[in-house]
Amino acid sequence: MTQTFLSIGECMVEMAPKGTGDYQLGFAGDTLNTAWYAKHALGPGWDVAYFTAVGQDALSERMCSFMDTAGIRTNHIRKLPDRTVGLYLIELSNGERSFAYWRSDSAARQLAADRAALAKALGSAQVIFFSGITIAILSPAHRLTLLGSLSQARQNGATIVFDPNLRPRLWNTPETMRDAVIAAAKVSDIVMPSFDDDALAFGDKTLEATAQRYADAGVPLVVVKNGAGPMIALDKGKIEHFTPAPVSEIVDTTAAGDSFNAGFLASYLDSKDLPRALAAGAELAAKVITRHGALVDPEGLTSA
Ligand SMILES: Nc1ncnc2c1ncn2[C@@H]1O[C@H](COP(=O)(O)OP(=O)(O)O)[C@@H](O)[C@H]1O
Ligand SMILES: O=C(O)C(=O)C[C@H](O)[C@H](O)COP(=O)(O)O
Repeated sequence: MTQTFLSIGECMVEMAPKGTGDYQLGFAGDTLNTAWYAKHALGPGWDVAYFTAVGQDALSERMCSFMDTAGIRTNHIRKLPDRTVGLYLIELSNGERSFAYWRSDSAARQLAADRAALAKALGSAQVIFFSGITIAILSPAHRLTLLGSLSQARQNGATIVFDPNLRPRLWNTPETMRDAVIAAAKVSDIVMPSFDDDALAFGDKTLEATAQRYADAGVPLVVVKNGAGPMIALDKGKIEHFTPAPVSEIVDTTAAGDSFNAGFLASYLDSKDLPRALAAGAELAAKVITRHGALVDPEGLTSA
């Protein structure tokens, strides 16, 4: 039977520097990036779907067509008459990325406004992926709706995966961000933080401290990403260490974490072999950071 990997969040218009002074228009967003790479990495027994809200304008249609062409299912996506999609621009300094956003009134902020549509989308999936950005863009009431629906889906047997992907700028206060991230971890089976973000937000001194904080919230498997450095996974009390192979000629680290998530999950969901899955995540991320923009074709290694 075909299984479904559903990713939930915001896809934006992306302006990615090409290295020539020009920008390439694309579509991206952390959860869409993970869906894109999951589509490449998961085996034929899997469908990949995306859940968000978009507008009914030409740009929103183009975004959905982009996903359709990539083989990502769009049938649950909400289409709102009075909104459009957000936009972000990548700024690069020695290959390390930062972002400028125009997304404060984007359609995706309404993704949890229709409880029935949300429940229908979640009910169609065996694995559900969401991030700290997914919850950051929602009103407090809609955030509760989403977490409640995820909890229900989990009780019905779905595996829930959460990447905290901390973006302090999207939150009113650091405390609200921290509380929401822990609440999201509590409904999750796998949490995949990035150490530099979590250390800054929570004051963690070590990767072990980051992993333990989520384990204390009840998360069975925590995978702590750490850029080029040694990383760890904490699997029901047991620590696994892994060091990614060095990557030369890093061009743009956008979506390193998102592609790592996809490579890791595709391998782990299939094999439950943690060392193998960590290596698969790092191998995919290593390819992605040698190209511009969030989405590259991992086969041909061209920007999408
Ligand atoms: N400079 C790098 N060299 C080698 N691998 C890297 C590098 N940067 C990122 N990666 C790979 O990408 C993964 C995620 O990177 P990280 O920077 O921790 O995530 P994020 O992009 O979410 O901040 C790492 O675990 C590693 O496998
Ligand atoms: O910030 C957002 O809202 C985005 O979604 C923009 C980016 O595409 C991802 O955030 C990249 O994520 P990293 O894997 O951490 O590089």
